[in-house]
Amino acid sequence: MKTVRIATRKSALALWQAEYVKERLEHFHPELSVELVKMTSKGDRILDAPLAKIGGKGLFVKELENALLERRADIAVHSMKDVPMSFPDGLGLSTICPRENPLDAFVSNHYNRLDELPEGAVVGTSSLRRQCQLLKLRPDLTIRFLRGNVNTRLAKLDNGEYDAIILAAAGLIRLDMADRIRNCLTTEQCLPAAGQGAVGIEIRIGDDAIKQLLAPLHDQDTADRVLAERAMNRRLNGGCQVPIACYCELQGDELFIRGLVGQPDGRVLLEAQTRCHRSEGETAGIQVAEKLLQKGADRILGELMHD
Ligand SMILES: NCc1[nH]cc(CCC(=O)O)c1CC(=O)O
Repeated sequence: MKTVRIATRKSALALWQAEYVKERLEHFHPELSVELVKMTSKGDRILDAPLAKIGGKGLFVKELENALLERRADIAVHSMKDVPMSFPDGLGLSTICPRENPLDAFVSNHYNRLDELPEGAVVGTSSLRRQCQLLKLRPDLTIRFLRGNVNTRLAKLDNGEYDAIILAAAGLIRLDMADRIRNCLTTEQCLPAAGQGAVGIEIRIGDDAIKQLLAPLHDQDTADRVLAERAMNRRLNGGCQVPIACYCELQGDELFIRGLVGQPDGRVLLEAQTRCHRSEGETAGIQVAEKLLQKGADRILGELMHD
């Protein structure tokens, strides 16, 4: 193996993630040459609709997966938050890299915290997960549509279109804009999305040469957490288009898994949690999903599907 080709989207954050994987690969294998294969995804092209309305899972990953299947690339680098629960035949996740800050960030030019926002303030996010949790805390807020890559979203904030916006802290930190973060929302205020802050690498199943090269980039602590979070999402058929949150912490050898399903208006938030040994995360993640279903999660999620 002389050259490894990395399929990546062209957004600044995607390129940061791909460059990070390239740098780590070259660090562990100095003889290797690593190239980026840059492409545009449907999720990047359609910017005037919420993800929930464009529909279809894997809006940000499909083009990259096609490149793998057609052997135009050897690995695809993704934000774990955007990776669908199932993979096309022949592809799978090989590697999960160490997690960055998993929390959501409160970003504003005038206010330091959510509770400083005046009555009726306009907050930008197009994530139903963020929307339902914000409205639960502050039913008076106006949630206004906001999509686009991190720089686009910040530019819209700076234009004065919003009093504040909510972004993943990880994206801002990676793009060297941590100074934009007024504060991170606590997990009690806003439980993150499954996989938020983690980078995952997808490969062709059976490509053992690549798998071996990637092995030193894998972080088992992150993987145990993220796989538990994804197991919960999978049981609920959730992606980043639905108001589902799941966050798992590793405490010693124990996983603490919390899940949430919310009505978009924030008037109903269902919550469930469990603890288990770190080797049991996927089973326990499913158990959290089932507790949420017992509380009526399917009613909330079902209604959204038929909108
Ligand atoms: N859905 C877009 C997306 N996918 C991953 C991140 C942030 C970085 C991460 O979670 O690793 C973002 C932007 C955001 O939510 O602010």
